[in-house]
Amino acid sequence: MRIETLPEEFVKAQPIIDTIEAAGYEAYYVGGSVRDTLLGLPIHDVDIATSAYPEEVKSLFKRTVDTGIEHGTVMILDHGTGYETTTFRTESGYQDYRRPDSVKFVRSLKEDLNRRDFTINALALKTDGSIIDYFDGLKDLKAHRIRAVGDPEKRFNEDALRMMRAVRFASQLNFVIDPETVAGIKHHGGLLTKIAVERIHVEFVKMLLGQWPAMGLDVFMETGLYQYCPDFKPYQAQFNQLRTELKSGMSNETAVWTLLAAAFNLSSKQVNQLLKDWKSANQLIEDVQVAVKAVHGIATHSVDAWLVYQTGNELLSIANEVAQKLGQSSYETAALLDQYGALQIHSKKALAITGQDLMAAGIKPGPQLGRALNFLERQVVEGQLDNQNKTLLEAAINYLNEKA
Ligand SMILES: Nc1ccn([C@@H]2O[C@H](COP(=O)(O)OP(=O)(O)OP(=O)(O)O)[C@@H](O)[C@H]2O)c(=O)n1
Ligand SMILES: [Mg+2]
Repeated sequence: MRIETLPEEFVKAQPIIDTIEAAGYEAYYVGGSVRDTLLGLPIHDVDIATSAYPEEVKSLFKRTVDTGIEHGTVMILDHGTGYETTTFRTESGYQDYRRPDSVKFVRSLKEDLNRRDFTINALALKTDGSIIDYFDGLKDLKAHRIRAVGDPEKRFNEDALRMMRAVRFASQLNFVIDPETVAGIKHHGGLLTKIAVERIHVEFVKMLLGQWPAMGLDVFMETGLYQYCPDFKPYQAQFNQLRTELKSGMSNETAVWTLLAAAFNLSSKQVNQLLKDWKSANQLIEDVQVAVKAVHGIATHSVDAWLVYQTGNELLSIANEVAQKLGQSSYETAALLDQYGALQIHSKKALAITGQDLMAAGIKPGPQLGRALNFLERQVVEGQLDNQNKTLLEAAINYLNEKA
């Protein structure tokens, strides 16, 4: 198997491989970029694997950074691009189900590919476009199948996060997970609790951003993996509903969590807790709290509506997207959001007129002054009056004359 024309990212990286080879070592492109190229997908980062030991790699290039030297990874800087170059290695230990206790550098590509998670991720590409495939990765790519390299039990024992990686690849690529690999996930699901939430978070979000979320959610639910994620256990029914309703992925991370918060029917406080437990950034927590209100159509109070409006159109469109995904046209979210667009203020403080202004115009202090200000606020929020000093003064005088 040979790729005729390599994407430019590989062509650009070729001098690096050439330099390593000229020094007598082997070097290949490996990992996601090889997989995605074979699938005709765009690639992000080019990873290189080499038989040269880290010190040997460093001696060959002017500018390198030790990004993960203990695992054999050195970043080579070349014309403003960084290339992660990792020495072939085997791994052993994995006492904590996360990271190998010890890595051993080896000179054999096959041994290196053998330690990797899935066969579709265990392919190597040479600069001439030829593919090295020791574990039937090409066959699995063709069959749209995610299959562990070797024994799935061993692979998930080594790094439990790989179970989440399997479901997110299913959802990104529209692939099925091989039955033996699914069985391995079923068996080892509980190990997910040993993994840092931040890492699970990344994979979980990637799953719902994938183009075929149902492909990942099916396995996520059927293997019981969801139970080992923070706070998800009570929401089996809601997840199952999403599984059947979600025909395409969400457009960004805020939309992902807004979808869940709305589907789980969470209060603002519960949203806060959920997202905190998932170690989310504060900005994300704030945005989701506001967007979910809009989805539920409860942001009718002017202050809530203002919050939504203030964030610009982004949260509005997220709320809209989520409402559509949940089939909530009955909430008339779109109409509601249109109304927000007409909002000019969110409180009396933002009125273009003050009590002082009204008194200066001869209105006496007291209950009627308060009533006039309330009237103006309501009219401006509802878009009946422009928020301009002169307009408001006239309206207040008319209002009080009518009342008198
Ligand atoms: N838990 C993991 C993580 C990574 N890998 C190996 O390291 C490669 C690169 O890892 P990473 O960049 O995390 O994933 P990609 O497969 O490249 O996917 P993406 O496109 O999302 O980067 C993977 O292809 C796989 O061979 C692995 O075996 N086990
Ligand atoms: Mg990658």
